[in-house]
Amino acid sequence: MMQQIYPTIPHPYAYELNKDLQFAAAHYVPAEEAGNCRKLHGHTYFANITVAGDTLDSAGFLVNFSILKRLIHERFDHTVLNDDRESFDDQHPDRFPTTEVVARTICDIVQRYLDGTENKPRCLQVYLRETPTSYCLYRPKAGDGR
Ligand SMILES: Nc1nc2c(c(=O)[nH]1)N=C([C@H](O)[C@H](O)COP(=O)(O)OP(=O)(O)OP(=O)(O)O)CN2
Ligand SMILES: [Zn+2]
Repeated sequence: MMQQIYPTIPHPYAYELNKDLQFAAAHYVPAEEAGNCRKLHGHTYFANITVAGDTLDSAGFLVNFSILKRLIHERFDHTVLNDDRESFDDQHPDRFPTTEVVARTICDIVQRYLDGTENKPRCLQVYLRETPTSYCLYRPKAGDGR
């Protein structure tokens, strides 16, 4: 849901920003337990990405909002998630494109970008809504260098 209030995470940083974005994508979950979700179907995913840090960059940004959108929307919008072999596969449950794994993947993509910036903020949380009734929160553990 765009413009909703998301669960907050306590942290010691001076700045925190949040970016909402959405993308349309198809997926299937290749597990017996997934029932109907084993069949290819689509969602409009809503994501909220939380980034925090103590230092701003030369533009006065923690990170440019538009870059966060570009990193995720251009990568996943109008794709079949299962076809993205860099992030997902059909062999390892930790790489099936479930809400949990997609949320973690978004966090990893954002953090890889942030690691290359001058001020190096942290991605603290990804909220990912898959359906009107289902969402996941992913928060990397401190020191998790995925
Ligand atoms: N822990 C998880 N459980 C399920 C996932 C998932 O990613 N993580 N995914 C699915 C399906 O892919 C499906 O897209 C979502 O399932 P669900 O919330 O059950 O969708 P419904 O619209 O059928 O739910 P209602 O309760 O009828 O609104 C399944 N489980
Ligand atoms: Zn699904």
